[in-house]
Amino acid sequence: MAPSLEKTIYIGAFVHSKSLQDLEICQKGAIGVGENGTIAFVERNVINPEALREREGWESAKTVRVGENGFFFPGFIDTHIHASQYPNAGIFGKSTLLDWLNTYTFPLESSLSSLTRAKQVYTRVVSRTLSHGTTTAAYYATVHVDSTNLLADICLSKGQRAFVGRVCMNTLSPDYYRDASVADGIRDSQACIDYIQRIDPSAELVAPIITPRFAPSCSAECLRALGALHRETGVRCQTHISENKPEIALVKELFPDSKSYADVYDAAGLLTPKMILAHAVHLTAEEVALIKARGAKISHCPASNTALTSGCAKVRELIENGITVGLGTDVSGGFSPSVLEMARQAIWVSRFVAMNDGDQAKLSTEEVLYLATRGGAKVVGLEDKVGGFEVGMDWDAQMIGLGAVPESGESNLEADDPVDIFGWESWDDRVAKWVYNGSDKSTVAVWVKGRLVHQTSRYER
Ligand SMILES: O=c1[nH]c(=O)c2nc[nH]c2[nH]1
Ligand SMILES: [Zn+2]
Repeated sequence: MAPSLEKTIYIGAFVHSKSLQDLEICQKGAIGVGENGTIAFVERNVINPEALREREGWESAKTVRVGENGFFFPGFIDTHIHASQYPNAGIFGKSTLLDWLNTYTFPLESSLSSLTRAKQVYTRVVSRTLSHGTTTAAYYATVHVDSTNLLADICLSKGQRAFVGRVCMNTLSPDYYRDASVADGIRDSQACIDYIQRIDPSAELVAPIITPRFAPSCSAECLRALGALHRETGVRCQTHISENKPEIALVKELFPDSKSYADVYDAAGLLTPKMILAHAVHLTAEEVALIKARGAKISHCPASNTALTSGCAKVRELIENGITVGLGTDVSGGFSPSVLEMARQAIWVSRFVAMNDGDQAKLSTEEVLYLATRGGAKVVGLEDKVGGFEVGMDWDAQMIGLGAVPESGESNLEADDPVDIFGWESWDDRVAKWVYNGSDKSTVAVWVKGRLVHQTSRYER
């Protein structure tokens, strides 16, 4: 299935997170990637690449060099994105969650019953996210089995690592867009799980994910049945939690016997280490403790939370309580398919929290880059495979190109590069300039498991 690869040595600077606060910047790096797409060696002070080749017995290996101001960086992990909502990215007006769902979201998702339309949407969202350096995505599709399966096919053929979820929703949803019964929803979810496990039996790239939309659109019986499916299959889960206040009030009304929103999922057997909870904006201290005790993970979706005026998640508090956090674009509650943009947005949201709660709430550039890579990898359970550059991990990486220093002193606007480098910046500052001003134009090439899955015209020029 996977095309065979050439042994390759990636030479030049690389940057990755060692821990939440510690971003390693290695200027004279060399990373050897074998034919299986995994990292065979990582060298940090390479003076003579030829001597390194000889030492490793890699004389015939291909070389890929990063430009003078650029660096290799781990691929981003989008822990929460609705592939089916991509055509609506940027379209939300002044709506908030519950009216946004009815006005914009359900009509679009429902239209993806058409495979022709689903193909159009899913092809574009996978290509687009790859171009932004997203090497792994946890996708929501729709309720439709065939188009959900098509999304998995497209991820596999384009080479993106993905969790693909058929959305379950059996209540409080429009008649034209819902599961007809709990039994139908479980049957269809099982059909998607079976299909996705058949096309990628060892989950090398693509895996299914059980996806109750959120508590208001799933009855207690539906949630319990999905909890049982989770227990029986071991398949990961994803859902939304505590996004905005009217939603939380609705959950209280719909589940009057539950102690909290988190307790609704816990009672159904869904609050486990394999659960990704998106948003978590308004959790109580008891819910934070419960989520921590159960080992469930959180996807922070800053752009969406601002766009739909849901609130500002207290990411510092979540992290300090020992909860694993990653970043999610939440397209199309979020307007952008870029995890780099989410890193920026996470910094902004943390500053709004800091204006009330104090400076300790602020997230640093290093911290958001950790959330975008290592943190995200933990959220989706792939921390041993992706998110950093270690021997034995897969080469899921992006080549970041930053502008050369032009002799004329003018910005080289033709070079399609959003970051102006003057040449005197420290490496920390170059990384910060990328985080604040970079875009998909800075992402020159992208690899997943060693396979080149995206390149721009700046690659190998
Ligand atoms: O951001 C969100 N996007 C959705 O599609 C959704 N559905 C329920 N709750 C949701 N929140
Ligand atoms: Zn969402």
